[in-house]
Amino acid sequence: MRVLGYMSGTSLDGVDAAIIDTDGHEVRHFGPAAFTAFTDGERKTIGRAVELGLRWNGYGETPAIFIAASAALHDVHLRTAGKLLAANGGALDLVGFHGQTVLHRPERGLTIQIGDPDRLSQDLGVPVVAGMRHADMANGGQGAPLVPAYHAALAPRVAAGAGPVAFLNLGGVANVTWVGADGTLIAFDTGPACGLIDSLVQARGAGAYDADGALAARGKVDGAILDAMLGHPYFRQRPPKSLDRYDFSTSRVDPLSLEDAAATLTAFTVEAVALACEVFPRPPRTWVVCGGGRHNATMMRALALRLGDCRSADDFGLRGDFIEAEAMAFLAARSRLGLPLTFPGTTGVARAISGGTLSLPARAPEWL
Ligand SMILES: Nc1ncnc2c1ncn2[C@@H]1O[C@H](COP(=O)(O)OP(=O)(O)OP(=O)(O)O)[C@@H](O)[C@H]1O
Ligand SMILES: CC(=O)N[C@H]1[C@@H]2OC[C@@H](O2)[C@@H](O)[C@@H]1O[C@H](C)C(=O)O
Repeated sequence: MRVLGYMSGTSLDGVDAAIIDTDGHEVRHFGPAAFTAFTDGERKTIGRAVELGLRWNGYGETPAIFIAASAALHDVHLRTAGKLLAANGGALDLVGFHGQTVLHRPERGLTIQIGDPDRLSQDLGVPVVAGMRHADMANGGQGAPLVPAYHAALAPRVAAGAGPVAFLNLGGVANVTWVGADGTLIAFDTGPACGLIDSLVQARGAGAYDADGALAARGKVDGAILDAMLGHPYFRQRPPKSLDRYDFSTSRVDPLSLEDAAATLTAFTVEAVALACEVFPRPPRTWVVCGGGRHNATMMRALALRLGDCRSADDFGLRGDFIEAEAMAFLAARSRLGLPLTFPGTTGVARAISGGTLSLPARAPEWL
C-alpha cells in the first residue's frame, strides 16, 4: 500500500507528513516527506484550543474553539498534501491521520485529538484511518506511545549485530522504545523532551526554542533544582505510562538566569531518559534518536555521556524528522490489515490489539 501519514506533535510547530510503501510489516519504499509550519494565526488558534482543553480537562461542555482549531488544522493538512502529491506522482491507497492532541488523561481513559478525518477523506478522495489511540484505551492501555510498532519495524535497519536497540523520540515529550534481540518491546514516555525548554525560551522572549542548545551550553545546571524536579512521582511509576505535554512545569527554574534554566531543563530531560534504563532487562547497545530534539547539540552531547552509543536516526539512513509521520502511515496500513497497533509492553493494553477508525470518501479523488 502507498500510504500518507500525518503527525502534528505536541510542539505545535506544524504538520509533518510522509509517504511510504508498506505491507504493514516493513517499509518497502520511503516516498516524499514534507513539513508545513503553522501560520501565526493557525498556531494561535490551535494553541488556544490546547490551553482551553487543559482548563476544560474533559469535564462539561467541549470548548467551542475546538471547531475553529480543527478547521485550521484541516487547512494545514490539505496544504501539506498538495506539496506531497505533486512530488509523489502516483495514487495513494490510504492516509493515516493523528490529529492534534489537546488533552491526554490516560488514567481516565481520555485522549482527545482534534481534526476532521471524515472531511480529510472527502477532500483527498482517499480512505483515512484515524483514532488509533482509542481501542487501546478502551482495553486498558495508555493510548500512547503508538510509534513503537513502527520502531520495531525499523530496528532491523539499525541492528546489524545482536543486542537490544532503543529508539528515543525527542519532541515536546520524550518517548522510548526498547527493542530486544528477540523483538520484545518495552515503551513509554520518559518525561519532557523539548517542551519545557520551549516554554522557558518563549516566556523569556528569547525565540521559539533553544536553537542547537546554545543557551543551555552557556548555562550551569542547578543540581538542587534538578533533584527536586526528578522527585516528581512520575519517575517512580513503573511503565506502562504516558504523559500530557503539560504534566510538568518550568516554575522551579523561574529564579535562574535563562542560560542556567535552559541547562537545568536540558539536564532534566537527559536524566529522565537515563532513569528509563532502570526498567530495561539489558542496556541498549545503540540509541537511535529521532524528533526535533536531536538538533539540540547540548542535549545530544549530554545524552551520549549518560547513555553511551547514542546517534541521530539520520546516521542510520532514517529520516529523524519524519519517523512519527511515517509511523502514522505504517499504523494505518496495519489497521486496515487488522494487525496489532499496540502491545502490553508498549501501552499496557490487555492484549496486542488493532484499532483505528475508517473514513471513506464519497467520490474518486480529483487528482487521480
Ligand atoms: N535546531 C534545533 N535546535 C534545538 N532544538 C530544536 C531544533 N530544531 C527543533 N528543535 C526542537 O524540536 C522541537 C520539535 O520537535 P518535534 O517536531 O519532533 O516535536 P513534536 O513532534 O511536535 O512533539 P511530540 O513528539 O512530543 O509530539 C522544537 O519544539 C524544538 O524544541
Ligand atoms: C497523547 C499524545 O499525543 N502523546 C504524544 C506525545 O508526543 C510524544 C509522546 O507524547 C508520545 O506518547 C505521543 O506521540 C507519539 C506519536 C506516539 O504516540 O508514539
